[in-house]
Amino acid sequence: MRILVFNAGSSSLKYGVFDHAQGAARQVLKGGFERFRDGVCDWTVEAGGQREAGQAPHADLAAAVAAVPGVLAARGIAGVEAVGHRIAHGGPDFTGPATLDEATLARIERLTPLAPLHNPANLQAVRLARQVWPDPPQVGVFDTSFHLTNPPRVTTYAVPESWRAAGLRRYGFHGTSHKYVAERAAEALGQPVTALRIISVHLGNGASVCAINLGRSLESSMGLTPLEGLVMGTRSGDVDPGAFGYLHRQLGLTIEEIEAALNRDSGLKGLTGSSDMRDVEDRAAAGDGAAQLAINLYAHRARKYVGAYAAAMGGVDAVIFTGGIGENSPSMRRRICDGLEFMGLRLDFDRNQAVDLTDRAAPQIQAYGSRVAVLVTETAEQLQIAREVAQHLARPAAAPKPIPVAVSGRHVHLAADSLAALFGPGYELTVKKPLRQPGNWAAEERVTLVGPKGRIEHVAILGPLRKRTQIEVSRTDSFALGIDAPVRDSGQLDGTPVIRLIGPYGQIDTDGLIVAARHIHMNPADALAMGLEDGQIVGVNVGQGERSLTFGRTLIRIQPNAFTEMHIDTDEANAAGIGAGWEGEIVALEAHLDPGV
Ligand SMILES: Nc1ncnc2c1ncn2[C@@H]1O[C@H](COP(=O)(O)OP(=O)(O)O)[C@@H](O)[C@H]1O
Ligand SMILES: CC(=O)OP(=O)(O)O
Ligand SMILES: [Mg+2]
Repeated sequence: MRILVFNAGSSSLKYGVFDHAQGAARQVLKGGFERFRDGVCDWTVEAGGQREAGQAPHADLAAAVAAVPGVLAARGIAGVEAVGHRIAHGGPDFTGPATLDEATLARIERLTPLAPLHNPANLQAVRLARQVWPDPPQVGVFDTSFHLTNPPRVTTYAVPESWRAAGLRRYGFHGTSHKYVAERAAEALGQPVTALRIISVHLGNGASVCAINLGRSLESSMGLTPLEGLVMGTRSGDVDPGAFGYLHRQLGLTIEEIEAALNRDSGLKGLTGSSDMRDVEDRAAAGDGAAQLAINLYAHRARKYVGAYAAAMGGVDAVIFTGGIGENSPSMRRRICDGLEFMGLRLDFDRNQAVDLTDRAAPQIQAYGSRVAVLVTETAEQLQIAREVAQHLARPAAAPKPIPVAVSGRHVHLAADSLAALFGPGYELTVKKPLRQPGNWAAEERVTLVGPKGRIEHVAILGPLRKRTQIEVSRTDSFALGIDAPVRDSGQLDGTPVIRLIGPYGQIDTDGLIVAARHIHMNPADALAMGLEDGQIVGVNVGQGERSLTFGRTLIRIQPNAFTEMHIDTDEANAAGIGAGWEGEIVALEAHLDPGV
């Protein structure tokens, strides 16, 4: 399938043509327009092993978009079968790619005030593409989707309830880029992305840092709009919201004037007059004090976020630099990394200078012995969009089939050493009753959980024994205990908090306390019938009554003899008013994580 991809950023239009076959995308053409100034811009086109560049008389992004059909025609590129579009803001609903029909476009249009520099450009590209290529499907891929896994403590602003009810929350952007580079880095490190704590530093004209914890976005530095966080080309990033009142009263500025200035006249441009890091670096090298301050401030802000996200994840295995500045500026990478030795990150001088990104390389630039790997890789947003468009169009129409919902109460899986410590050496658990998952059973024995705030008695033990002790509680339980338990897939226990278990023989303090991520056990036959794969993420509607609810981010786990059923915990069941014998229905295919998550 031949896919044309538009990626309209805040300062550039990038586009690409990809031939997608058997799960792989090959780039046929790569083009871009950037540095719009005084009615001209720079352009590049790479196709058939040739790179051309020049200046074109396009004043803005809209004119550049309109020039793309001509570029393709001049190089004999025809037969576009699908068009993919980067859409910056997808709000809370677009959890994955979406076909752009009138209804979806109207929903995106309504989000425009939340991404004033981006969504209008994105929509312009969609409108033009629909005129030029009326037949092929147009598919949107959203910057925000990847971050919809962020937990409430990340997405919530501490503001009045009526504001939150009106939709004030954090989203995060550059999701396509953060997701792509995290997967690319994991591949280069030879480890599954689900085993790594990654900090992705995307420094383009827009810039954001993202904490990717075991394959999922935990937090990123952009918020409700792409204005929060780092210093950017024309955007301020973090400022005290108290500035609004001050500027209004002292300078008589209106809300619109303040917003426009924070979005378009701040950042590098506000500090130096130029939004382009190449200019700023050149001026700083020539002794310009304003440019030197801008570079220091830019690096300081980015370094602070790297430190913050290492703390948020309880450590970091890899830092990735990407985006125009992250890919091309060794001195900015150096400034950001200098001073991070305390957390085990040391850069290698020569490797950092010699970065070469040809052929999708993801070179490592940390010093020998650095605990944290540092990588540089091209963001390839267009490639990732092409892949997601192909996946979206190829998705099987899932034949919906009711899925039994099982509510898991709090319980413990014990490892042999924990069993011996709690119940005495050589003790064996007594099977009380088998569970529906073959080979699993509930034991007669019980244990007590103890945390700094309280204790929970008579907690069930499930057999058979496991390699590591795992304690699964609900969010409510975690407050009763007074320990912040992370939401994790079963078995993903590294870095989980420690809790005290008390048995009749003795007590232990062990890590492994989690709130289990909801999931669906499924056997291969049911998976085939429903067109689902291991590791896929789906949305499931449960309940028929007034508390009927759709659970997003539900992981499909395919095992040979599994009894197909969805597992949720007691909080989730209460939220949906679920009773015994209820069933759910898969209503959305969201994304795909690596199998075995
Ligand atoms: N060699 C370089 N050295 C420093 N900065 C660079 C270099 N090449 C590109 N940049 C910077 O990258 C930024 C643009 O990043 P890019 O990711 O292309 O933008 P966008 O966010 O619009 O997609 C600009 O600030 C530009 O100056
Ligand atoms: C969301 C955002 O800031 O995008 P860009 O980097 O393309 O401006
Ligand atoms: Mg960008």
